Amino acid sequence: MMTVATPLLPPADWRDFLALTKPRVMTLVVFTGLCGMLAAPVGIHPVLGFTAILCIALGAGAAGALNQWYEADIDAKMRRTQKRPLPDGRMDRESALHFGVGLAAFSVILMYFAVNFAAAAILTVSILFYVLIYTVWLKRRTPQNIVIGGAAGAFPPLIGWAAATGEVALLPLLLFGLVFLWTPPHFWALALFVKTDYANAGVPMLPVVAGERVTRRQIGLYTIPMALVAVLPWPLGLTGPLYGGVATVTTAIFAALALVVATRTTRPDDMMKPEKRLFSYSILYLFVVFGALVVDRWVFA
Ligand code: HEM
Ligand SMILES: CC(C)=CCC/C(C)=C/CC/C(C)=C/COP(=O)(O)OP(=O)(O)O
Repeated sequence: MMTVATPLLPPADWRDFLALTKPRVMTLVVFTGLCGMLAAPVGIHPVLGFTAILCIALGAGAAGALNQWYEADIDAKMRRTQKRPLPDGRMDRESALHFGVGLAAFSVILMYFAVNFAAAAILTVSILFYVLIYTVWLKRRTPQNIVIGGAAGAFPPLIGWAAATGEVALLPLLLFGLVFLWTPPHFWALALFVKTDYANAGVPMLPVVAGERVTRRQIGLYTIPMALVAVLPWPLGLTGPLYGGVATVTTAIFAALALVVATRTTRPDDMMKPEKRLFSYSILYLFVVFGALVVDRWVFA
């Protein structure tokens, strides 16, 4: 953790506080939460539904802020993150800490009083998981950091479902499993092409510690259970054929891209590095699969 002297910084702009919440990454987190809510068998009042999604967004943003508060030293050493408000000197660490803690508390309390206990409890677990288990405990210690810590990002579909029903069930647990198993291929694909950044910052990400070959193989290995979990809701009768069809096709494309990453490095005729293609596709994939789940539920309900 960094202890930086911050002499007379100008007051941070609202854009700096927004940047602390990692808004681009959180769009997908919020989307999976929304889809978990809309896939539930019971409806939720639109105002309560909106409040629940707002709480997921605020909680995830708070976790992002606390992550940046804790790892300003790492962010300062990586090209990709150097321009964030703390390493760039646009904000002092205390403001980031107060903002993160305040927003986290607000999101959980609002979820509890406006929505229900189950959603508030899972939101609390996911914030603590991202900040304490991933950021503070695992990220600097083990290349398995994102496998275990990545579970934090898999909770939102469960939160959304719990907001509507007050409980958890098999379908949202499978959605949790899907995002959990999706995270290693998603992140390690990126880590393959920003490897030097992590090496410079001393973060033990898999390509840095175990090398490219192992990372490529691990991406392939995690894709197998991910693919099974992605399609499983259909044969189990938890979704209709629309989800089944979309999940099968988009997962097959994911598996094909992962297989290329697992088996070879860039060729001169590649338009894009295979790992870059897999990383970009991984994001589109989750949007499409979760979107299909909701359309399926509303078409076949
Ligand atoms: C521990 C697990 C994860 C790690 C370490 C990770 C890491 C990253 C990193 C380093 C980026 C690069 C771009 C940036 O800095 O904004 C990124 C992009 C992204 N991640 Fe992840 N990610 C993880 C899990 C997730 C999860 C669970 C989701 C959502 C369900 C997600 C959604 C996204 C999205 C949407 C982007 C693209 C952002 C953009 O367009 O700039 N990630 N991820
Ligand atoms: C509801 C709730 C609390 C959700 C949590 C959301 C969550 C855990 C998302 C994980 C995605 C994420 C921002 C990873 C960044 O890893 P990193 O911090 O190592 O990336 P960096 O190098 O860009 O800082």
